[in-house]
Amino acid sequence: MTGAAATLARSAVTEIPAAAAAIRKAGTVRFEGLGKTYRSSAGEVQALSSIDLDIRAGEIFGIIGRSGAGKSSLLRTINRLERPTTGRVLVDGEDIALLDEAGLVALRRRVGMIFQHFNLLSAKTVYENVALPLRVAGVARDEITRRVDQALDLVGLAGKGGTYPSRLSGGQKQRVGIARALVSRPEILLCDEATSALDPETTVSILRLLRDINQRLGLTIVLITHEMSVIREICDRVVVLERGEIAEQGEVWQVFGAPRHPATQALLQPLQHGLPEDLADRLHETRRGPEDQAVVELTFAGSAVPDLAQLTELAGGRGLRLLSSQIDRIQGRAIGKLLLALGPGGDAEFPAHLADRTRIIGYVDDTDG
Ligand SMILES: Nc1ncnc2c1ncn2[C@@H]1O[C@H](COP(=O)(O)OP(=O)(O)OP(=O)(O)O)[C@@H](O)[C@H]1O
Repeated sequence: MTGAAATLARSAVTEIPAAAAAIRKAGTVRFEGLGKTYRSSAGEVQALSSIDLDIRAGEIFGIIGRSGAGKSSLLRTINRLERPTTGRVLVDGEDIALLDEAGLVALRRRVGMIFQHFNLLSAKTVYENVALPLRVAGVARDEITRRVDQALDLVGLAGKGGTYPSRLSGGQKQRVGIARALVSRPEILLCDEATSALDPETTVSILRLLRDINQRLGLTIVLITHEMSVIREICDRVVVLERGEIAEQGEVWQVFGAPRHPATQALLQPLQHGLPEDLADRLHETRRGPEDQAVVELTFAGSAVPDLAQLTELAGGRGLRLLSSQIDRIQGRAIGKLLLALGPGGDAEFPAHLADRTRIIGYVDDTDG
């Protein structure tokens, strides 16, 4: 457990038991027949159409898609920063279009948000930035101090209250953004490309913090990103948007294991190595002689388990070589591909339970090149 997580665990246990119990039931979002059309002097843009989607309480839900797919538009309907043109958004079963001003203020306390560029006030200290939502809400001074200290502790920034944002790293600024969002004790946290401005190492630490917060406080997290690696790192379920429509949705392991839509396949491309170049150069389609070795691709889509002992046994005395491997473990499932070369004379007759798909992609006369 990270230091921040340990702090979080302590503060969650000692400070928020009643709230956490209530939160666990709250935090659902439902989109019904949602559409959004922007109208401007340049004409109309249909940003979203026919979105039907349920986000469950306590899950981390990812919205992914290429630039312009409609991710921000969809996310921003959850706290009514955007109003849909058609359809409804229900938060905990309540149609948020019907909220009056007071209801909207209350909604925005229940639905916190963090941003790509953090949106901190540079002339105010970390403490003042985090305290701002509570000051606006008229919370008493002692209570503000207590809750800001608790929130800073929770994100691993205890002792940084007096610092100005310009003295902080990008990762620390995002931690301030998260503390500011959590200080109102929301049941839903919206993350608008929260790690896009951060380096890879800092991205991982912020994603872990979000996962810790989700697990310890039970709050629902909805995030948008254009990077499948972010989805793989922390999401439970994902929806892929393409031109304002749902391309596909499901558990993360399912979407990674068997992406059906070309948009999903394109988004996954950067995470996949193709056939190793030296092998591609020497691969031929048919067996040319008895010494040729079959190159077998085993695909793991979440059902089968790569059992190397069984694979070796089935290859018999012919020998088996591992040429390349790209297996991820996502939500406890094996997802990815193995490339194996069977010894001379062998063909791929592995039973179905050893991989979700097996195919011979060609033959080589020597695996060593
Ligand atoms: N205020 C606006 N006025 C007019 N068109 C808009 C407005 N906001 C978004 N759009 C258009 O709506 C479509 C969806 O935009 P949106 O920002 O929701 O997509 P996105 O997937 O979040 O994109 P990105 O990853 O580039 O931020 C795009 O064609 C965009 O140009």
